[in-house]
Amino acid sequence: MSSRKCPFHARVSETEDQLVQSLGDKLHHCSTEVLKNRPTFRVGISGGSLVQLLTRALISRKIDTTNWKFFFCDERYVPDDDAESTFNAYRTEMNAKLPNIVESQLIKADTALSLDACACDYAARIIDEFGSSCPIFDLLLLGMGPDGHTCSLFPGRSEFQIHAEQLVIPIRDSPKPPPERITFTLTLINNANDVVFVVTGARRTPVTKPNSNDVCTQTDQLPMLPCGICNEKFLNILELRLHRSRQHMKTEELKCRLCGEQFQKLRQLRNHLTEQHDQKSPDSPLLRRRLECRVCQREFSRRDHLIRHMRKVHDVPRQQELEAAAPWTPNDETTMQSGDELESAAVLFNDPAVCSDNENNESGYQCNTTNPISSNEDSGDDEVHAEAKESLWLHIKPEPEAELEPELEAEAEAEVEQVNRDRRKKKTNSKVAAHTDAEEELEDVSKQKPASSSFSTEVKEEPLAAGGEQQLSIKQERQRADSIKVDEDYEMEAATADLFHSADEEEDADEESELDEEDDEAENEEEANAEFDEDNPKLTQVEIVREYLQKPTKGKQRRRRRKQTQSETEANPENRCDVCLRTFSRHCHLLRHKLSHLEKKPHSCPHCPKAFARSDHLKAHVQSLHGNKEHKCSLCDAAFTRADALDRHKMSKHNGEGLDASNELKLQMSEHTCEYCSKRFSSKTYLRKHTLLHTEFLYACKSCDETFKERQQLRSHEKTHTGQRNFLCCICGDSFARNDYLRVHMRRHNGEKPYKCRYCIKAFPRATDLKVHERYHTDTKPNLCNTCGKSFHRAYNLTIHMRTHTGERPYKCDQCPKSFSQSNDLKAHIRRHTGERYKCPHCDAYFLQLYHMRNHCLSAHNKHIETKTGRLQRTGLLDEPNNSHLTTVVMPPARYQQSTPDPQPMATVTTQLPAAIATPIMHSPVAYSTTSPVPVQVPVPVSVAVPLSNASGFVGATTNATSTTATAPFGTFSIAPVVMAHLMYNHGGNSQQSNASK
Ligand SMILES: O=C1O[C@H](COP(=O)(O)O)[C@@H](O)[C@H](O)[C@H]1O
Repeated sequence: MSSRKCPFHARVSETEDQLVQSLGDKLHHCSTEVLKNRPTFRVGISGGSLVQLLTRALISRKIDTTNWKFFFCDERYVPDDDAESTFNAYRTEMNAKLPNIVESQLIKADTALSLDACACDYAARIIDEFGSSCPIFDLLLLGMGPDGHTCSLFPGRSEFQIHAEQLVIPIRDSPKPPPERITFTLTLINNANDVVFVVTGARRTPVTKPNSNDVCTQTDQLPMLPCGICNEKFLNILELRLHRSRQHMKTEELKCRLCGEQFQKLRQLRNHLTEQHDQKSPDSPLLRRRLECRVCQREFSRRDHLIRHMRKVHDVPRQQELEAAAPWTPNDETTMQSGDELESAAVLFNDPAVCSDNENNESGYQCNTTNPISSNEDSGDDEVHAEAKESLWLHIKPEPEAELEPELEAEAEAEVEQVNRDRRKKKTNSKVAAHTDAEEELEDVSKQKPASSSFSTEVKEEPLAAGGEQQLSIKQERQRADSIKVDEDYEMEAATADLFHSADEEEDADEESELDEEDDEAENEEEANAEFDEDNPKLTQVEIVREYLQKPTKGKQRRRRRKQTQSETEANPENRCDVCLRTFSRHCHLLRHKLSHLEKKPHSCPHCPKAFARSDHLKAHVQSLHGNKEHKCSLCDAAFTRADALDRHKMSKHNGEGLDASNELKLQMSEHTCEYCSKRFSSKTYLRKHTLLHTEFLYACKSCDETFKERQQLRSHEKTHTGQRNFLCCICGDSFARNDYLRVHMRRHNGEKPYKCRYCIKAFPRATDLKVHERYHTDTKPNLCNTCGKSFHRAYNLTIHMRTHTGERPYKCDQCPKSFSQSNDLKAHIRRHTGERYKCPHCDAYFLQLYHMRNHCLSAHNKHIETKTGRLQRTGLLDEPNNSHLTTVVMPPARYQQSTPDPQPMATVTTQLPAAIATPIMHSPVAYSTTSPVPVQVPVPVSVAVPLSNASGFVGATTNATSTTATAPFGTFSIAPVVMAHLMYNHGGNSQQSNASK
């Protein structure tokens, strides 16, 4: 659980109804997404004004909460039926308005226990529910008091900073009554997948105004973006776009780029363009379908499409095609020729070579007009604009900094590369065997080149007989080799760029690599054409572009690509990225690569916070993640926008079940099988990442952390997990398969630690221990999850992680129905049954987990608890009775043993544990102060960086919602929370009581 600074997304609603609606949307979206993959949606809820807002949101959005579990982010330490109890407030509200929610869905704290025990017990309940000591909430709904407090964490206080290692802590003297509470810590909050602050009332405005000294005020500088159609304001363009597409899909304004006038309807804009600017209406046949085939009268929006059509359908020779399309002059403002695309690409990529080439290009022209319809930046995802975009956008010459449409972008890159290649020209020296597919391809290509074409080259005219074939094949093979190198480049880029991406990202990555492949294919194709060009050095740039337009279909390219084999093509030092110094074999790849260095990826998804360097990637992302998911998996509930995504899913999640044997993906997967362990992958990228584990890294034993350079070593090692163990330790009786293992084992008894860490003072008895330890210093995580791409330092951690995908909980408690994914959690849980606790050697604090005790010793007493071996799990607690910290104490009976709280055991707790399961709070040298104006110093570093702001830090903001930006009053969050605020509306009371009585 770490922390990092994150901006907040703020959404300020005009009315409380709007706020409720936003909240409902968020809840619906979030829960639906989670429940697609998991059986339970776990949400943490706060009290105060949220009680009613949440109920209203659930009702108004008619959200099915059957599979929800509600946890309380904080609770007042009062009896369950007290009017101040958050649980009680929800119970009352839900009983009356949401009868479908049953009490067992509310995971509540046991306030019948002592305050400390209550906090401890609630943390344990949460751990039990999650089956993990590191619970990750799907969503937390937090409120924020006028003083800036959230949950029961109050600004200017220290406890939540000190107890960063705890999940739930007791609060003793809350400035807001009642004084005693329990609350989630920032550690637990930060671990959530999503956090939403729901803030209402003018009195909260100041606390949502950042303090200039507060480190988490990245949002401070940002002006709020007004919607323009309604009065809602947003902190960033993504939120705004999302809002626009959701709320104003039908009525989004349309803006005339020529005079700036805005319209509500596309029709109005069309009329305006025709009447005011003498422009043809965007959907007028003249503009939209202005290119007509003179043979069959079919209309085209693009000249190259028309040319291709004429060539393919009517077999019109090239020269005639060009003549046919001649009226379509470059001076046409609303259209753009390929040459212009090239120029644009050159400008975009700032490629002097291309720019200068273009200077001499007689057909180069300057189009100063941009799309009269709002740019895609404005209209983004708006369906209303789709038509306009289709008809106009692709043909408008983009301004240098504007984004290129995917198709243009790919083509433009290709053109740039073509010119570059033309400059580089030459150096064919490879000699390879003839390739039937290549021949086929070349045959296609040559067929496409009519005899009269000005682009005909000697190659075209050569008969496709033996000699010619030979020559052609050689060229073709060169092209293949080049493209393979490119694949490698990109795949390695993908692999290194994003080692830890999420499942969704993987999906994107897949798509991206697919897109790359497609682009590569296009480029390969050009290259095939370029082979012809090379024989005709006099080709002009325009001609090159025309050549390019003759590229064969993607299908063929793909087929050909699949047959390609490994190549040794060298990266060209001329194509070196000046930012990261990577070298590319081809210039166009360098250009494309440079996009990845853009600080802000230019193509933002209008539906989610993702941004892409390339617009085609964005397009694919939107299509795959935000489109209609009509391709449903027959084997589970998953659904996808694209059939190929469904296939991939079937392959990865159901091992190809449901796909027929001839399925391309299935075949492809068999192509991506790891030669070391036979695992199959959907893409070469993943296989490559995975293979690193075997090659560059190590052969890892599945049963322990041991790793080997040689497969043979691993094999002989693996036998030790199954074979006989004839070498016995005379001290502890442990047995080993090999004498050298026993020798190493003896170090545990004699304390010898020959393996010293290069980065810190630690030393280890085994080389493996050191190796694993050093991975933490070097951040080497060789254990890769092939389901979601996460990787881990230790093999064991991967094993545990895999259980989050499989839902496996192999550690079952034999005294109750609980089960756990990790043995440690089970052990801690069993201690709840047995009453055993780790006792702090320095004070009377007791802990279920050694880890917690250790943290306590460090934070409360500044003392390290030494382990015997350096291995965290084996600390010799019980095996060394005199030195053991594991103490048996009498605890309240575990809650499974009885359904109602038993007052008697409570008494036992208070009498036997005077400091009542003392958490460090009892022993902290730091005194609590409600008035402390400055952050209280803690004696040791804590894992969550929490810059404290005191309440006064928030003073001075206006109550005007328009000037409001949001920030956390007390710290950094590792997720970017959303602040949903309705600040103009003063909700009034702060207490449950006042809410309940409303
Ligand atoms: O006391 C509390 O207050 C906060 C904020 O409540 P609000 O009424 O100002 O929205 C709340 O989030 C918390 O759960 C509660 O215990």
